[in-house]
Parts: sequence; structure tokens; C-alpha cells
Amino acid sequence: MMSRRFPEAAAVGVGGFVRDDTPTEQVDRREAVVASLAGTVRDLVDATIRTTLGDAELHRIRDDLAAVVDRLRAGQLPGPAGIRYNSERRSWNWGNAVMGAANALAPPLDVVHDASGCHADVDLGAAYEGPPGLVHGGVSAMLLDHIMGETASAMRRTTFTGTLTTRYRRGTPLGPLRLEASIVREEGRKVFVAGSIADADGVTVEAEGVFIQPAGAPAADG
Ligand SMILES: CCCCCCCCCCCCCC(=O)SCCNC(=O)CCNC(=O)[C@H](O)C(C)(C)COP(=O)(O)OP(=O)(O)OC[C@H]1O[C@@H](n2cnc3c(N)ncnc32)[C@H](O)[C@@H]1OP(=O)(O)O
Repeated sequence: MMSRRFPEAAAVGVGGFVRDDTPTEQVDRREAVVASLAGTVRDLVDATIRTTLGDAELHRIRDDLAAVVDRLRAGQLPGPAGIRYNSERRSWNWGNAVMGAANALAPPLDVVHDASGCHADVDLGAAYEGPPGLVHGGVSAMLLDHIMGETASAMRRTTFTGTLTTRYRRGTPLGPLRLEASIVREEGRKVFVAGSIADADGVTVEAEGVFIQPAGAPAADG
């Protein structure tokens, strides 16, 4: 997971950010550990979907895994992970559905911010299937929502998805994909964003969205 600094994190109260004074070095170290654990759980999900082992062996594996869950339950947060930040404005959201370092359900997505917006390369496996061999339409919308939201936020302001419209031009094959998003225009608190998913043969899904800075959020600092 890339290290993230999010200036508006200082505006606690907006978007539910939680101040957490864990030193950055410790956050980085812990993030590597939870990301490694989540990677193995992600492998487990894929292996579970694709297993051809017999029923008795699967029952034994289920019991082994239940014991592992019990070990993890020995120390737990009281609720979801939220978004935390420290005094150095290092922020971390390890539970995020799309790019949370500790979340094995996240593909995960490493979003790159560039001059024109954001892009990300992702490789979707069996866990993201909808139609046979193709990405689930809701997963496509989720990934687009995230990368378009990051584009609207531009690492300097909080925005929420107001409206997201997706056009599925053809099936999106599981495997390597490219996500892209860019800001089309801004009107007051509204940021209009365009996004797409493409495979090696071109765009499979395109989207447009309106992302809104909540009333009361600090103005963008440029
Ligand atoms: C490490 C961490 C880093 C952080 C990561 C950052 C990136 C994270 C990326 C995450 C990505 C994932 C992102 C997620 O998953 S965000 C989660 C999904 N989205 C939500 O839950 C949003 C829920 N809705 C709301 O909170 C409010 O309704 C919002 C904030 C959207 C507007 O409530 P507010 O009270 O502020 O609105 P207003 O009435 O004053 O209207 C203001 C203007 O907006 C126009 N309008 C209003 N509603 C809509 C609408 N639905 N579509 C289009 N336009 C709309 C309205 O006409 C008006 O325009 P105008 O008349 O002025 O022209």
C-alpha cells in the first residue's frame, strides 16, 4: 500500500477522521504486517473458490480456519477501522473496501495521482466474478466509485459520491485491468468526474459522477 498523506485530515469531524498519534514509522511497520496477512487471506479466498478437494478435507480445513479466527478475535477493535491520521498527517484506512491494507476483500487498488487525475492497475481474480469469466458489474462500479472519488478529492479535500452513472460497453474480463479517472469540471462544491475501466482491447466500462464536498468542509487548499 502506498503511504498516504491527506492534508484535510487535520479537519477532524469532517468525514469521521480519527486522530491517532501512533508514530509514522510504527504505522508503516504495522501496515506492512497487516497487508501481508490480508494477502494470505486473499489467497485463501481464491483457493476456497477454486478448491476441488473432497468434503472431509474441507471440513478439516474449516475447523483449522475457525481456530485461526478465534486467535484473531483475541484482540479486536470495537468497530470498523475508520480513517486515522497522526500529527505528521500520515493517514491510514486499513479497512477500506477497495484499498484497505488489512482488507482481504479489497482487490487491492494502488491509486496513482498524476497531472490529469488518477489511474490504477488491478488484476481481478475469481473472487470478483459476475457473469462467467467476467467482472461483476457491482465490483466495476465500486472500483470506479473509488478511483473517481480519489480524483475528486485530489488528496486535499473530502468529497462524497453524490451520483455515479456507469455504462457497461462490453463484458470486463477477469485479469489485468486499467482504471482511469479525471476531473471534467467543478461547480461550487460539486466536482464532475469521468472514469473508465479498460482491458488490453480498450474500454469496457465508462462512468460519470458528481462528487460533493459536504457543507462545512474546509475549502480546498489548492
Ligand atoms: C487514507 C485516506 C485518504 C482519504 C481517501 C480520500 C479518497 C477517498 C475516495 C473514496 C471514494 C468513495 C466515495 C464514497 O464511497 S462516498 C460514500 C457514498 N456516498 C455517500 O454516502 C453520500 C451520501 N450523501 C451525502 O452525504 C449528501 O447527500 C451529499 C454530501 C452528497 C450532498 O449533501 P449536501 O447537503 O452537501 O448537498 P446540498 O443539498 O447542499 O447540495 C449541494 C449541491 O450538490 C447537489 N447535489 C446534492 N446531492 C446530490 C447528488 N446526490 N447527486 C448530484 N448532485 C447532488 C445539489 O443539487 C447542490 O447543487 P447546486 O444546487 O448547488 O447546483
